[in-house]
Amino acid sequence: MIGVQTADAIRVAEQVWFEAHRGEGLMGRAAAAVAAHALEMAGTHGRVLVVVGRGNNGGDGLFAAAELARHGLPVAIWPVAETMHEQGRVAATGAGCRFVGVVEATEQVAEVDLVVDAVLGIGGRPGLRPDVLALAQEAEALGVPVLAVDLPSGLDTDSHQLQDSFHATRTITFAARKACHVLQPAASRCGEVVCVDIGIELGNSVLEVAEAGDVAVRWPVPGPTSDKYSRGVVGIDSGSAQYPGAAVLGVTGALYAGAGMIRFVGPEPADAIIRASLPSVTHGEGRVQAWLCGSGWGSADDNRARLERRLADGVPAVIDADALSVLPEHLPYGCLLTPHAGELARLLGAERAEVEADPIGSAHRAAERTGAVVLLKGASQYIVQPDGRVRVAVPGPSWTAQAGSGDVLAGICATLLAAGLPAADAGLVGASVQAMAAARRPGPWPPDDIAHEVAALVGNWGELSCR
Ligand SMILES: NC(=O)C1=CN([C@@H]2O[C@H](COP(=O)(O)OP(=O)(O)OC[C@H]3O[C@@H](n4cnc5c(N)ncnc54)[C@H](OP(=O)(O)O)[C@@H]3O)[C@@H](O)[C@H]2O)[C@@H](O)CC1
Ligand SMILES: [K+]
Repeated sequence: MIGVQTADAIRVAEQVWFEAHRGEGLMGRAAAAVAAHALEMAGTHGRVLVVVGRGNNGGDGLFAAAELARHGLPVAIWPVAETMHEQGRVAATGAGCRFVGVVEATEQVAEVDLVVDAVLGIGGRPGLRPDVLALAQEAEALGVPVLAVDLPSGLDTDSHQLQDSFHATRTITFAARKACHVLQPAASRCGEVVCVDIGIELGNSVLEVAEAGDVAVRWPVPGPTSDKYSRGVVGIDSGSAQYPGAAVLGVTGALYAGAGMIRFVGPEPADAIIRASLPSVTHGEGRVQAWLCGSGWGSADDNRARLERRLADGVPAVIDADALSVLPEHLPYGCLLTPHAGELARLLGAERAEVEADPIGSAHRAAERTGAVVLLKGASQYIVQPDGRVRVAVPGPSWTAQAGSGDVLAGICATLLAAGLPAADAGLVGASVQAMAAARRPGPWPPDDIAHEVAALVGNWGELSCR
Protein backbone atom coordinates (compact mmCIF):
# COMPACT_ATOMS: atom_id res chain seq x y z
CA MET A 1 0.00 0.00 0.00
CA ILE A 2 1.17 3.53 -0.72
CA GLY A 3 0.79 5.71 2.39
CA VAL A 4 -0.45 9.25 1.81
CA GLN A 5 0.55 12.08 4.17
CA THR A 6 -0.78 15.57 4.80
CA ALA A 7 1.20 18.80 4.48
CA ASP A 8 0.99 19.23 8.27
CA ALA A 9 2.41 15.77 8.92
CA ILE A 10 5.34 16.50 6.59
CA ARG A 11 6.02 19.80 8.38
CA VAL A 12 6.00 18.13 11.79
CA ALA A 13 8.33 15.37 10.57
CA GLU A 14 10.69 17.95 9.07
CA GLN A 15 10.74 19.82 12.39
CA VAL A 16 11.64 16.64 14.27
CA TRP A 17 14.43 16.00 11.77
CA PHE A 18 15.80 19.55 12.11
CA GLU A 19 15.87 19.24 15.90
CA ALA A 20 17.81 16.00 15.66
CA HIS A 21 20.20 17.33 12.99
CA ARG A 22 20.99 20.89 14.09
CA GLY A 23 22.84 22.94 11.51
CA GLU A 24 21.98 20.58 8.66
CA GLY A 25 19.42 21.03 5.91
CA LEU A 26 17.06 18.96 3.80
CA MET A 27 16.83 21.30 0.86
CA GLY A 28 20.10 20.08 -0.68
CA ARG A 29 18.69 16.54 -0.90
CA ALA A 30 15.43 17.76 -2.43
CA ALA A 31 17.18 20.05 -4.91
CA ALA A 32 19.68 17.36 -5.98
CA ALA A 33 16.79 15.05 -6.88
CA VAL A 34 15.02 17.83 -8.78
CA ALA A 35 18.19 18.62 -10.72
CA ALA A 36 18.75 14.95 -11.64
CA HIS A 37 15.22 14.63 -13.01
CA ALA A 38 15.45 17.98 -14.80
CA LEU A 39 18.67 16.90 -16.48
CA GLU A 40 17.07 13.67 -17.62
CA MET A 41 14.02 15.49 -18.99
CA ALA A 42 15.81 18.45 -20.63
CA GLY A 43 18.84 16.55 -21.95
CA THR A 44 22.44 17.58 -21.40
CA HIS A 45 22.15 20.61 -23.70
CA GLY A 46 18.54 21.53 -22.98
CA ARG A 47 17.39 25.05 -22.18
CA VAL A 48 15.54 25.33 -18.90
CA LEU A 49 13.19 27.93 -17.46
CA VAL A 50 12.77 27.71 -13.69
CA VAL A 51 9.79 29.55 -12.19
CA VAL A 52 10.36 30.19 -8.50
CA GLY A 53 8.14 31.39 -5.67
CA ARG A 54 9.10 33.13 -2.46
CA GLY A 55 9.16 30.10 -0.12
CA ASN A 56 11.19 26.94 0.25
CA ASN A 57 9.63 25.40 -2.85
CA GLY A 58 11.30 28.25 -4.73
CA GLY A 59 14.47 27.45 -2.74
CA ASP A 60 14.43 23.91 -4.12
CA GLY A 61 14.05 25.37 -7.60
CA LEU A 62 16.95 27.84 -7.14
CA PHE A 63 19.40 25.21 -5.87
CA ALA A 64 18.33 22.83 -8.65
CA ALA A 65 18.82 25.65 -11.18
CA ALA A 66 22.34 26.23 -9.85
CA GLU A 67 23.12 22.53 -10.25
CA LEU A 68 21.83 22.52 -13.84
CA ALA A 69 23.88 25.59 -14.69
CA ARG A 70 26.98 23.88 -13.26
CA HIS A 71 26.27 21.05 -15.73
CA GLY A 72 26.46 23.66 -18.51
CA LEU A 73 22.73 24.02 -19.25
CA PRO A 74 21.48 27.52 -20.07
CA VAL A 75 19.10 28.29 -17.20
CA ALA A 76 16.71 31.25 -16.96
CA ILE A 77 14.91 31.93 -13.68
CA TRP A 78 11.67 33.87 -13.28
CA PRO A 79 11.19 34.82 -9.62
CA VAL A 80 7.45 35.48 -9.45
CA ALA A 81 7.52 37.25 -6.06
CA GLU A 82 9.47 40.25 -4.81
CA THR A 83 11.52 38.10 -2.47
CA MET A 84 13.04 34.65 -2.82
CA HIS A 85 15.08 32.12 -0.86
CA GLU A 86 18.29 34.07 -0.21
CA GLN A 87 20.89 31.26 -0.18
CA GLY A 88 19.20 29.77 -3.21
CA ARG A 89 19.44 33.13 -5.02
CA VAL A 90 23.16 33.39 -4.18
CA ALA A 91 23.82 29.82 -5.40
CA ALA A 92 21.92 30.33 -8.66
CA THR A 93 23.62 33.67 -9.34
CA GLY A 94 27.04 32.21 -8.60
CA ALA A 95 26.44 29.30 -10.98
CA GLY A 96 25.58 31.66 -13.86
CA CYS A 97 21.79 31.42 -14.02
CA ARG A 98 20.07 34.37 -15.66
CA PHE A 99 17.17 36.10 -13.87
CA VAL A 100 14.33 37.26 -16.12
CA GLY A 101 11.04 39.11 -15.68
CA VAL A 102 7.52 38.10 -16.64
CA VAL A 103 7.78 39.37 -20.23
CA GLU A 104 10.97 37.49 -21.07
CA ALA A 105 9.81 34.38 -19.19
CA THR A 106 6.60 34.28 -21.23
CA GLU A 107 8.61 34.69 -24.46
CA GLN A 108 11.04 31.96 -23.36
CA VAL A 109 8.36 29.30 -22.85
CA ALA A 110 8.22 28.57 -26.58
CA GLU A 111 12.03 28.29 -26.73
CA VAL A 112 12.88 26.04 -23.80
CA ASP A 113 13.08 22.26 -23.47
CA LEU A 114 11.82 22.16 -19.89
CA VAL A 115 9.91 24.34 -17.44
CA VAL A 116 10.61 23.66 -13.77
CA ASP A 117 7.66 24.71 -11.61
CA ALA A 118 9.00 25.71 -8.18
CA VAL A 119 6.39 28.35 -7.38
CA LEU A 120 4.45 26.73 -4.53
CA GLY A 121 4.74 23.52 -2.57
CA ILE A 122 3.08 22.32 0.60
CA GLY A 123 2.89 25.90 1.91
CA GLY A 124 0.87 27.14 -1.05
CA ARG A 125 -2.74 28.23 -1.05
CA PRO A 126 -4.83 26.85 -3.96
CA GLY A 127 -4.85 28.72 -7.26
CA LEU A 128 -2.31 30.73 -9.25
CA ARG A 129 -1.76 34.43 -9.88
CA PRO A 130 -3.00 35.36 -13.40
CA ASP A 131 0.47 35.97 -14.88
CA VAL A 132 1.81 32.67 -13.50
CA LEU A 133 -1.32 30.85 -14.66
CA ALA A 134 -0.90 32.34 -18.15
CA LEU A 135 2.64 30.94 -18.34
CA ALA A 136 1.49 27.53 -17.07
CA GLN A 137 -1.25 27.44 -19.70
CA GLU A 138 1.16 28.51 -22.43
CA ALA A 139 3.55 25.68 -21.53
CA GLU A 140 0.66 23.22 -21.60
CA ALA A 141 -0.66 24.52 -24.93
CA LEU A 142 2.82 24.30 -26.51
CA GLY A 143 3.46 20.85 -25.09
CA VAL A 144 6.61 21.96 -23.24
CA PRO A 145 7.53 19.35 -20.60
CA VAL A 146 6.98 20.59 -17.04
CA LEU A 147 8.73 19.22 -13.97
CA ALA A 148 6.79 20.16 -10.83
CA VAL A 149 8.71 20.45 -7.57
CA ASP A 150 6.76 18.69 -4.80
CA LEU A 151 3.40 19.36 -6.48
CA PRO A 152 2.05 21.29 -9.46
CA SER A 153 1.75 24.83 -8.09
CA GLY A 154 -1.86 25.88 -7.66
CA LEU A 155 -3.13 22.51 -6.40
CA ASP A 156 -4.27 22.13 -2.81
CA THR A 157 -1.81 19.63 -1.27
CA ASP A 158 -4.38 17.75 0.81
CA SER A 159 -7.28 17.72 -1.63
CA HIS A 160 -8.50 15.84 -4.69
CA GLN A 161 -9.99 19.00 -6.14
CA LEU A 162 -8.89 20.57 -9.38
CA GLN A 163 -7.55 24.14 -9.24
CA ASP A 164 -5.88 26.57 -11.62
CA SER A 165 -2.44 25.00 -11.63
CA PHE A 166 0.55 23.88 -13.66
CA HIS A 167 0.01 20.66 -15.59
CA ALA A 168 3.12 18.63 -14.90
CA THR A 169 4.68 15.97 -17.07
CA ARG A 170 6.44 14.68 -13.97
CA THR A 171 6.12 15.64 -10.31
CA ILE A 172 8.93 14.98 -7.92
CA THR A 173 7.73 14.92 -4.35
CA PHE A 174 9.51 14.39 -1.06
CA ALA A 175 9.09 11.86 1.77
CA ALA A 176 5.55 10.71 0.83
CA ARG A 177 2.79 11.23 -1.66
CA LYS A 178 0.05 13.70 -0.74
CA ALA A 179 -3.67 13.54 -1.61
CA CYS A 180 -3.29 15.76 -4.70
CA HIS A 181 -0.84 13.23 -6.20
CA VAL A 182 -3.11 10.21 -5.95
CA LEU A 183 -6.74 11.36 -5.98
CA GLN A 184 -8.63 12.39 -9.11
CA PRO A 185 -9.16 14.86 -10.58
CA ALA A 186 -6.15 16.65 -9.00
CA ALA A 187 -3.85 13.71 -9.77
CA SER A 188 -4.47 14.25 -13.48
CA ARG A 189 -2.35 17.45 -13.20
CA CYS A 190 0.67 15.66 -11.70
CA GLY A 191 1.82 13.45 -14.57
CA GLU A 192 4.22 10.72 -13.45
CA VAL A 193 4.78 11.06 -9.70
CA VAL A 194 8.22 10.24 -8.30
CA CYS A 195 8.63 10.17 -4.53
CA VAL A 196 12.10 10.79 -3.14
CA ASP A 197 13.18 9.71 0.35
CA ILE A 198 14.87 12.72 1.98
CA GLY A 199 15.38 10.94 5.28
CA ILE A 200 12.51 12.16 7.44
CA GLU A 201 10.45 9.73 9.55
CA LEU A 202 6.69 9.71 9.10
CA GLY A 203 3.89 8.26 11.23
CA ASN A 204 0.57 6.74 10.19
CA SER A 205 -0.73 7.81 6.83
CA VAL A 206 -4.06 9.57 6.36
CA LEU A 207 -5.10 7.13 3.63
CA GLU A 208 -3.58 4.29 1.66
CA VAL A 209 -3.63 3.54 -2.06
CA ALA A 210 -3.52 -0.10 -3.14
CA GLU A 211 -0.86 -1.44 -5.48
CA ALA A 212 -1.06 -4.54 -7.69
CA GLY A 213 0.75 -6.71 -5.12
CA ASP A 214 -1.80 -5.81 -2.42
CA VAL A 215 -4.55 -7.17 -4.64
CA ALA A 216 -2.77 -10.40 -5.60
CA VAL A 217 -1.96 -11.37 -1.98
CA ARG A 218 -5.56 -10.90 -0.90
CA TRP A 219 -7.08 -12.86 -3.79
CA PRO A 220 -8.79 -16.09 -2.64
CA VAL A 221 -6.97 -18.78 -4.62
CA PRO A 222 -8.52 -22.24 -4.12
CA GLY A 223 -6.45 -24.90 -2.37
CA PRO A 224 -6.26 -28.70 -2.88
CA THR A 225 -9.23 -29.40 -0.61
CA SER A 226 -11.45 -26.59 -1.88
CA ASP A 227 -14.89 -27.40 -3.22
CA LYS A 228 -17.63 -25.22 -4.67
CA TYR A 229 -19.13 -24.59 -1.21
CA SER A 230 -15.89 -23.74 0.54
CA ARG A 231 -14.97 -21.36 -2.30
CA GLY A 232 -18.20 -19.49 -1.64
CA VAL A 233 -21.77 -19.59 -2.88
CA VAL A 234 -23.03 -16.24 -4.14
CA GLY A 235 -26.73 -15.44 -4.16
CA ILE A 236 -27.68 -12.86 -6.78
CA ASP A 237 -30.99 -11.04 -6.71
CA SER A 238 -30.67 -8.43 -9.42
CA GLY A 239 -32.34 -7.17 -12.57
CA SER A 240 -35.91 -6.31 -13.50
CA ALA A 241 -38.08 -6.36 -16.60
CA GLN A 242 -36.64 -2.95 -17.46
CA TYR A 243 -32.98 -3.71 -16.66
CA PRO A 244 -32.22 -7.41 -17.27
CA GLY A 245 -28.70 -6.57 -18.48
CA ALA A 246 -27.61 -5.49 -14.99
CA ALA A 247 -28.36 -9.00 -13.74
CA VAL A 248 -26.48 -10.67 -16.59
CA LEU A 249 -23.47 -8.42 -15.98
CA GLY A 250 -23.46 -9.00 -12.21
CA VAL A 251 -23.59 -12.75 -12.72
CA THR A 252 -20.80 -12.49 -15.31
CA GLY A 253 -18.66 -10.51 -12.84
CA ALA A 254 -19.25 -13.07 -10.08
CA LEU A 255 -18.56 -16.02 -12.38
CA TYR A 256 -15.32 -14.69 -13.86
CA ALA A 257 -14.07 -13.66 -10.42
CA GLY A 258 -14.30 -17.33 -9.45
CA ALA A 259 -17.52 -17.87 -7.49
CA GLY A 260 -17.70 -21.49 -6.30
CA MET A 261 -21.37 -21.46 -7.18
CA ILE A 262 -23.97 -18.86 -8.14
CA ARG A 263 -27.65 -19.04 -7.18
CA PHE A 264 -29.62 -16.58 -9.31
CA VAL A 265 -33.03 -15.59 -7.99
CA GLY A 266 -33.82 -12.49 -10.09
CA PRO A 267 -36.87 -12.10 -12.34
CA GLU A 268 -37.41 -12.67 -16.05
CA PRO A 269 -36.21 -11.97 -18.66
CA ALA A 270 -32.74 -12.08 -17.02
CA ASP A 271 -33.40 -15.55 -15.66
CA ALA A 272 -33.98 -16.95 -19.15
CA ILE A 273 -31.03 -15.07 -20.65
CA ILE A 274 -28.70 -16.41 -17.96
CA ARG A 275 -30.02 -19.97 -18.39
CA ALA A 276 -29.27 -19.71 -22.12
CA SER A 277 -25.87 -18.00 -21.94
CA LEU A 278 -24.22 -18.92 -18.61
CA PRO A 279 -25.04 -22.59 -18.03
CA SER A 280 -22.99 -23.04 -14.84
CA VAL A 281 -25.29 -20.68 -12.92
CA THR A 282 -27.98 -22.36 -10.79
CA HIS A 283 -31.45 -20.92 -10.39
CA GLY A 284 -33.60 -20.73 -7.28
CA GLU A 285 -33.16 -20.33 -3.54
CA GLY A 286 -30.67 -22.15 -1.31
CA ARG A 287 -27.91 -21.47 1.20
CA VAL A 288 -25.46 -18.73 0.23
CA GLN A 289 -22.41 -17.15 1.87
CA ALA A 290 -23.10 -13.68 0.48
CA TRP A 291 -25.82 -11.82 -1.40
CA LEU A 292 -25.70 -9.32 -4.22
CA CYS A 293 -28.80 -7.10 -4.25
CA GLY A 294 -29.96 -3.97 -6.02
CA SER A 295 -28.33 -3.83 -9.48
CA GLY A 296 -30.96 -3.08 -12.11
CA TRP A 297 -33.94 -3.15 -9.75
CA GLY A 298 -35.26 0.17 -11.06
CA SER A 299 -37.65 2.15 -8.92
CA ALA A 300 -40.12 -0.67 -8.16
CA ASP A 301 -42.48 -0.39 -5.19
CA ASP A 302 -41.38 -3.69 -3.65
CA ASN A 303 -37.64 -2.87 -3.48
CA ARG A 304 -37.72 -2.49 0.31
CA ALA A 305 -39.36 -5.89 0.84
CA ARG A 306 -37.08 -7.45 -1.81
CA LEU A 307 -33.99 -6.26 0.09
CA GLU A 308 -35.35 -7.28 3.51
CA ARG A 309 -36.03 -10.81 2.22
CA ARG A 310 -32.38 -11.24 1.22
CA LEU A 311 -30.90 -9.59 4.30
CA ALA A 312 -32.99 -11.90 6.50
CA ASP A 313 -30.39 -14.64 5.82
CA GLY A 314 -28.00 -12.62 7.99
CA VAL A 315 -25.04 -13.16 5.64
CA PRO A 316 -22.96 -10.25 4.29
CA ALA A 317 -24.34 -8.54 1.20
CA VAL A 318 -23.14 -6.28 -1.55
CA ILE A 319 -25.86 -3.63 -1.70
CA ASP A 320 -25.81 -1.81 -5.00
CA ALA A 321 -27.73 0.77 -7.03
CA ASP A 322 -31.49 0.88 -6.36
CA ALA A 323 -31.26 -1.09 -3.08
CA LEU A 324 -29.19 1.77 -1.62
CA SER A 325 -32.29 3.97 -1.34
CA VAL A 326 -34.28 1.42 0.70
CA LEU A 327 -31.76 0.43 3.38
CA PRO A 328 -33.29 -0.90 6.59
CA GLU A 329 -32.30 0.41 10.03
CA HIS A 330 -29.93 -2.51 10.69
CA LEU A 331 -27.77 -4.35 8.19
CA PRO A 332 -26.14 -7.75 8.74
CA TYR A 333 -22.50 -7.57 9.85
CA GLY A 334 -19.99 -7.22 7.03
CA CYS A 335 -22.04 -5.58 4.26
CA LEU A 336 -20.52 -3.56 1.42
CA LEU A 337 -22.39 -0.62 -0.12
CA THR A 338 -21.30 0.25 -3.68
CA PRO A 339 -22.73 3.68 -4.59
CA HIS A 340 -21.52 6.16 -7.17
CA ALA A 341 -21.60 9.83 -6.16
CA GLY A 342 -25.26 10.34 -7.13
CA GLU A 343 -26.42 7.27 -5.22
CA LEU A 344 -24.39 8.24 -2.16
CA ALA A 345 -25.93 11.73 -2.27
CA ARG A 346 -29.43 10.19 -2.33
CA LEU A 347 -28.54 7.88 0.55
CA LEU A 348 -27.35 10.85 2.62
CA GLY A 349 -30.11 13.23 1.52
CA ALA A 350 -27.40 15.53 0.15
CA GLU A 351 -26.57 17.12 -3.22
CA ARG A 352 -24.27 15.28 -5.62
CA ALA A 353 -21.98 18.33 -5.62
CA GLU A 354 -21.50 17.95 -1.84
CA VAL A 355 -20.36 14.36 -2.29
CA GLU A 356 -18.03 15.36 -5.12
CA ALA A 357 -16.56 18.15 -2.97
CA ASP A 358 -15.97 15.80 -0.02
CA PRO A 359 -16.02 12.17 -1.20
CA ILE A 360 -14.19 10.75 1.82
CA GLY A 361 -16.26 12.63 4.41
CA SER A 362 -19.48 11.69 2.60
CA ALA A 363 -18.58 8.01 2.35
CA HIS A 364 -17.57 8.04 6.00
CA ARG A 365 -20.92 9.51 7.04
CA ALA A 366 -22.74 6.71 5.19
CA ALA A 367 -20.45 4.05 6.70
CA GLU A 368 -20.97 5.41 10.23
CA ARG A 369 -24.72 5.63 9.75
CA THR A 370 -25.15 2.10 8.35
CA GLY A 371 -22.26 0.21 9.96
CA ALA A 372 -21.31 -1.05 6.48
CA VAL A 373 -18.17 -0.47 4.44
CA VAL A 374 -18.71 2.00 1.59
CA LEU A 375 -17.04 1.60 -1.79
CA LEU A 376 -17.58 4.97 -3.46
CA LYS A 377 -17.12 4.46 -7.20
CA GLY A 378 -15.70 7.03 -9.59
CA ALA A 379 -12.43 8.19 -11.12
CA SER A 380 -10.84 7.49 -7.72
CA GLN A 381 -12.53 4.62 -5.85
CA TYR A 382 -12.65 5.06 -2.08
CA ILE A 383 -13.19 2.25 0.39
CA VAL A 384 -14.23 3.81 3.69
CA GLN A 385 -14.86 1.87 6.90
CA PRO A 386 -17.17 2.92 9.73
CA ASP A 387 -14.11 3.59 11.94
CA GLY A 388 -12.87 6.14 9.41
CA ARG A 389 -10.09 4.13 7.76
CA VAL A 390 -9.78 5.09 4.10
CA ARG A 391 -8.21 3.12 1.29
CA VAL A 392 -8.18 3.83 -2.43
CA ALA A 393 -8.30 1.14 -5.12
CA VAL A 394 -5.61 0.71 -7.76
CA PRO A 395 -6.45 3.33 -10.40
CA GLY A 396 -7.47 2.16 -13.85
CA PRO A 397 -8.06 3.52 -17.33
CA SER A 398 -11.03 5.78 -17.97
CA TRP A 399 -12.41 3.25 -20.46
CA THR A 400 -14.27 1.59 -17.55
CA ALA A 401 -16.39 4.74 -17.10
CA GLN A 402 -19.36 3.15 -18.88
CA ALA A 403 -22.78 1.74 -18.11
CA GLY A 404 -22.56 -1.79 -16.78
CA SER A 405 -19.11 -1.53 -15.14
CA GLY A 406 -20.74 -1.07 -11.74
CA ASP A 407 -22.91 -4.17 -12.24
CA VAL A 408 -19.84 -6.28 -13.05
CA LEU A 409 -17.98 -4.79 -10.08
CA ALA A 410 -20.84 -5.65 -7.70
CA GLY A 411 -20.67 -9.27 -8.92
CA ILE A 412 -16.90 -9.42 -8.38
CA CYS A 413 -17.23 -7.98 -4.87
CA ALA A 414 -20.02 -10.43 -3.98
CA THR A 415 -17.79 -13.36 -4.99
CA LEU A 416 -15.03 -12.01 -2.74
CA LEU A 417 -17.45 -11.57 0.18
CA ALA A 418 -18.72 -15.14 -0.32
CA ALA A 419 -15.12 -16.38 -0.34
CA GLY A 420 -14.72 -14.91 3.14
CA LEU A 421 -12.94 -11.61 2.53
CA PRO A 422 -13.94 -8.86 4.94
CA ALA A 423 -16.07 -6.19 3.25
CA ALA A 424 -13.23 -3.64 3.19
CA ASP A 425 -10.94 -6.09 1.38
CA ALA A 426 -13.73 -7.23 -0.95
CA GLY A 427 -14.30 -3.61 -1.99
CA LEU A 428 -10.62 -2.79 -2.34
CA VAL A 429 -9.70 -5.97 -4.20
CA GLY A 430 -12.84 -5.96 -6.38
CA ALA A 431 -12.46 -2.36 -7.56
CA SER A 432 -8.71 -2.79 -8.04
CA VAL A 433 -8.90 -6.03 -10.01
CA GLN A 434 -11.44 -4.56 -12.42
CA ALA A 435 -9.18 -1.55 -12.98
CA MET A 436 -6.13 -3.77 -13.46
CA ALA A 437 -8.02 -6.02 -15.89
CA ALA A 438 -9.08 -2.96 -17.89
CA ALA A 439 -5.47 -1.75 -17.94
CA ARG A 440 -4.42 -5.11 -19.47
CA ARG A 441 -6.96 -4.59 -22.25
CA PRO A 442 -7.02 -0.91 -23.08
CA GLY A 443 -9.74 0.31 -25.38
CA PRO A 444 -13.51 0.55 -25.53
CA TRP A 445 -14.20 -3.03 -24.43
CA PRO A 446 -17.66 -3.62 -22.95
CA PRO A 447 -17.80 -4.40 -19.21
CA ASP A 448 -18.41 -8.14 -19.73
CA ASP A 449 -15.18 -8.37 -21.76
CA ILE A 450 -13.35 -6.76 -18.86
CA ALA A 451 -14.93 -9.38 -16.57
CA HIS A 452 -13.38 -12.09 -18.78
CA GLU A 453 -10.05 -10.30 -18.50
CA VAL A 454 -10.32 -10.52 -14.70
CA ALA A 455 -10.21 -14.31 -15.02
CA ALA A 456 -7.10 -14.08 -17.22
CA LEU A 457 -5.39 -11.71 -14.79
CA VAL A 458 -6.21 -13.82 -11.74
CA GLY A 459 -5.12 -16.95 -13.61
CA ASN A 460 -1.59 -15.56 -13.70
CA TRP A 461 -1.58 -15.18 -9.92
CA GLY A 462 -2.96 -18.73 -9.70
CA GLU A 463 0.13 -20.09 -11.49
CA LEU A 464 2.23 -18.61 -8.75
CA SER A 465 0.14 -19.50 -5.75
CA CYS A 466 -2.27 -22.34 -6.66
CA ARG A 467 -1.34 -25.47 -4.75
N1 LIG B 1 11.08 22.52 5.22
C1 LIG B 1 12.13 22.00 4.56
O1 LIG B 1 13.24 21.98 5.01
C2 LIG B 1 11.97 21.43 3.24
C3 LIG B 1 11.03 21.96 2.37
N2 LIG B 1 11.03 21.60 1.11
C4 LIG B 1 10.33 22.39 0.13
O2 LIG B 1 9.68 23.48 0.74
C5 LIG B 1 8.32 23.51 0.36
C6 LIG B 1 7.50 24.16 1.42
O3 LIG B 1 8.01 25.42 1.60
P1 LIG B 1 7.22 26.60 2.32
O4 LIG B 1 6.66 26.10 3.59
O5 LIG B 1 8.15 27.72 2.39
O6 LIG B 1 6.01 26.86 1.37
P2 LIG B 1 5.93 27.14 -0.22
O7 LIG B 1 5.05 26.10 -0.76
O8 LIG B 1 7.27 27.30 -0.81
O9 LIG B 1 5.17 28.53 -0.40
C7 LIG B 1 4.84 29.33 0.64
C8 LIG B 1 5.08 30.76 0.25
O10 LIG B 1 4.28 31.14 -0.83
C9 LIG B 1 3.35 32.15 -0.48
N3 LIG B 1 2.06 31.75 -1.03
C10 LIG B 1 1.27 30.74 -0.60
N4 LIG B 1 0.23 30.55 -1.45
C11 LIG B 1 0.36 31.46 -2.42
C12 LIG B 1 -0.39 31.75 -3.59
N5 LIG B 1 -1.51 31.05 -3.93
N6 LIG B 1 0.07 32.74 -4.39
C13 LIG B 1 1.18 33.43 -4.08
N7 LIG B 1 1.91 33.19 -2.97
C14 LIG B 1 1.52 32.22 -2.16
C15 LIG B 1 3.40 32.23 1.02
O11 LIG B 1 3.40 33.56 1.40
P3 LIG B 1 2.26 34.21 2.32
O12 LIG B 1 1.44 34.95 1.35
O13 LIG B 1 1.50 33.10 2.99
O14 LIG B 1 3.01 35.06 3.26
C16 LIG B 1 4.74 31.64 1.38
O15 LIG B 1 5.73 32.63 1.45
C17 LIG B 1 7.99 22.08 0.08
O16 LIG B 1 6.87 21.97 -0.74
C18 LIG B 1 9.26 21.61 -0.58
O17 LIG B 1 9.27 21.98 -1.94
C19 LIG B 1 12.05 20.69 0.63
O18 LIG B 1 13.17 21.44 0.32
C20 LIG B 1 12.40 19.66 1.66
C21 LIG B 1 12.88 20.33 2.86
K1 LIG C 1 5.65 23.42 -7.31
